[in-house]
Amino acid sequence: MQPIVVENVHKSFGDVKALHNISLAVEEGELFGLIGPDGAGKSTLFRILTTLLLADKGSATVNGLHVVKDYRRIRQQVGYMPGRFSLYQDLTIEENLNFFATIFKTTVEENYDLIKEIYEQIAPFAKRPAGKLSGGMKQKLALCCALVHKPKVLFLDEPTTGVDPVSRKEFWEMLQRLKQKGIPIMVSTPYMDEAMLCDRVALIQKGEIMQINTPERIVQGFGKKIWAMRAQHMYRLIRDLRAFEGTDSCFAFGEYLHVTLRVPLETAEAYLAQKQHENLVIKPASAGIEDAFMQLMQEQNETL
Ligand SMILES: Nc1ncnc2c1ncn2[C@@H]1O[C@H](COP(=O)(O)OP(=O)(O)OP(=O)(O)O)[C@@H](O)[C@H]1O
Repeated sequence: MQPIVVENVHKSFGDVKALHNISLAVEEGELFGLIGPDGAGKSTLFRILTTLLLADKGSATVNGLHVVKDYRRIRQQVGYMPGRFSLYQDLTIEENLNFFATIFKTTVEENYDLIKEIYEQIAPFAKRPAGKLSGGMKQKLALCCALVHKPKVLFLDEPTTGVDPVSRKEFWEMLQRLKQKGIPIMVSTPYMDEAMLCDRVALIQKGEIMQINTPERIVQGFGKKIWAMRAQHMYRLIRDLRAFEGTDSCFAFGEYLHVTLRVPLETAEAYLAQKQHENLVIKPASAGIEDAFMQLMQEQNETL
């Protein structure tokens, strides 16, 4: 059985189409990523799947249960870590965890095996109120709270947003270990590097899925030659390249621009020479998932 199935789901808020004809299926034991910028519709989909919001059209099942008819059973069976922290700021680590266990009519001891590894990292601060924890510690506690009743499916909405790079890395290592325990996980993130850590991802923008595939296949599907370019004045370089009719796409990428061209490189070089850019560096670059995402976003914007 596929633990999450979404079929032709639509959801609007007034004039805003938050989700438009979304269909996807998550496989057993899969770590599935929803990748997209702010406002793409990720949280709306999580809220529908965790039965907190009704879709306008379409249907969805979680662990074989229908999100509307079987909402009570779904609520007992899933773990959900919402984007904004779900913790009670005035309760300590210990109290938060006991509280979530009690809601699910279980005890921390009963399912301690599942959270042990994560909980041990925050246990020295067990008596500290959640409001006084660092971002990384809050995130670990929120994950423990989402796991304390041994859910059959785990939903994590932007769990690493605003968390430092070391904690982000640790968090993804924890997710890999949970996946090995057989728990299917749907996780959203705006960070492209995290997309590479998922088994499959759905790239989502403006409420529409642009592509679903393994991150590797998405990168392989990027067929164009990329040039990394930089110059003394980056803002002028990006402006000139975007004004150049031979430019297909041009995006900031770390300290370089990633540029694809409709014309031979020599033509672009001659154009940039005319513009007298200082310290111009141009070198070939290999595509990453971000390039594929940018290209898909550009194509989608052109057709809207
Ligand atoms: N309750 C609501 N009322 C009105 N508009 C909403 C509501 N919830 C979401 N939206 C709008 O729907 C769109 C999708 O929002 P959603 O929160 O699902 O996106 P997201 O990808 O999770 O991004 P973010 O990280 O910013 O939450 C946005 O334009 C948002 O403003």
